[in-house]
Amino acid sequence: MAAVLRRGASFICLGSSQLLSGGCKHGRTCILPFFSSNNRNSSSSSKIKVDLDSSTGIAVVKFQNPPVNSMSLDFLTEFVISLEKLELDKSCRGVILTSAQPKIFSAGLDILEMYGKSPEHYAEFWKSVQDIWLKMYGYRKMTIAAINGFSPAGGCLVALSCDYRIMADNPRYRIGLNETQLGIVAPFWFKDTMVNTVGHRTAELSLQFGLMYSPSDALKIGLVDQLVPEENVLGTATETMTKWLAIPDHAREISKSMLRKPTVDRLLASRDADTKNFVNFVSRDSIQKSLGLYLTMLKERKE
Ligand SMILES: CC/C=C\C/C=C\C/C=C\CCC/C=C/C(=O)SCCNC(=O)CCNC(=O)[C@H](O)C(C)(C)COP(=O)(O)OP(=O)(O)OC[C@H]1O[C@@H](n2cnc3c(N)ncnc32)[C@H](O)[C@@H]1OP(=O)(O)O
Repeated sequence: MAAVLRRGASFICLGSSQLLSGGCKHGRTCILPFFSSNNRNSSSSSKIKVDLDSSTGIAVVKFQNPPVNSMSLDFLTEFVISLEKLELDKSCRGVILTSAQPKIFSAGLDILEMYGKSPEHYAEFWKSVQDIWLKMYGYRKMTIAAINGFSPAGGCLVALSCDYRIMADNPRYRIGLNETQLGIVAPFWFKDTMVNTVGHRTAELSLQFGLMYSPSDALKIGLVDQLVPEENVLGTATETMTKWLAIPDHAREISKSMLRKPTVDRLLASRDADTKNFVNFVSRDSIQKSLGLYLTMLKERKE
């Protein structure tokens, strides 16, 4: 059962088995202080900052997990809770995802969660990865990724799960599903999300090579929808959201659901098998070795 302690305008929730408005359905501790002024509601857990303007219906969700917004178990838990709360909030109609870190949208899944841990830990972590994708890909409200930096693997998946992608036109940035470069494999639902966005042939090349695209190449293959100067990413996302919100919510929502539900249902039908598959795969000595080498490579690059 959730213990929800209210203190003035803030609350602390300590685990729950059921989602209640403003509560946590995950058996994990979360602390989400709330304060509001005029039409703005802001909340900030340690890794996710939410700013909802109820006069426009637009929420900005910022990743703030330095140095690279890697998606750890804690990050994913806070992220899914924030999205659930916004989904239940009638004053929110659209969500913009962006990063509070300079130059990096997200470095993807936290590799340390997949390295040197127990099978039970891998299973818990993987379920939280499934949770965030299921939440995002089937999200009832309009979502825009304001991609203001590098976005490999899990970072790219989060962007792909939005309804629209705007990327900073900085030729140094890269986006793509690079899993094979780490010696690991994007699971079928990452692949489905990519295929649904860029088409089968491009996904074949992209996933097998683990290609990371420059913004202009990402635009060419339809991996992102629009490039803008870096300083305009969030402003353009807000303007774009306003245009989308001119469409009646129920009509847009039903259209989205028609297109995405079959893909969501595929994972829902095989979640446990997918988790087992992940745990077996990532527990292999050869995969652990690849991940260890990749982590060493990341560290040595800096020296
Ligand atoms: C039969 C099988 C069938 C099916 C398969 C079954 C199951 C599926 C199996 C597996 C699926 C897994 C899916 C995985 C998805 C992922 O997302 S994996 C993560 C991929 N991410 C990356 O490759 C990004 C790596 N990082 C970078 O390239 C760079 O860090 C950056 C470009 C993002 C930023 O560069 P810099 O600003 O130069 O920062 P640093 O490189 O110095 O990094 C700072 C610090 O952060 C650490 N770090 C970076 N990325 C990660 C990460 N993803 N996880 C954890 N830690 C990360 C980096 O090591 C540095 O650490 P310190 O040296 O400071 O300690």
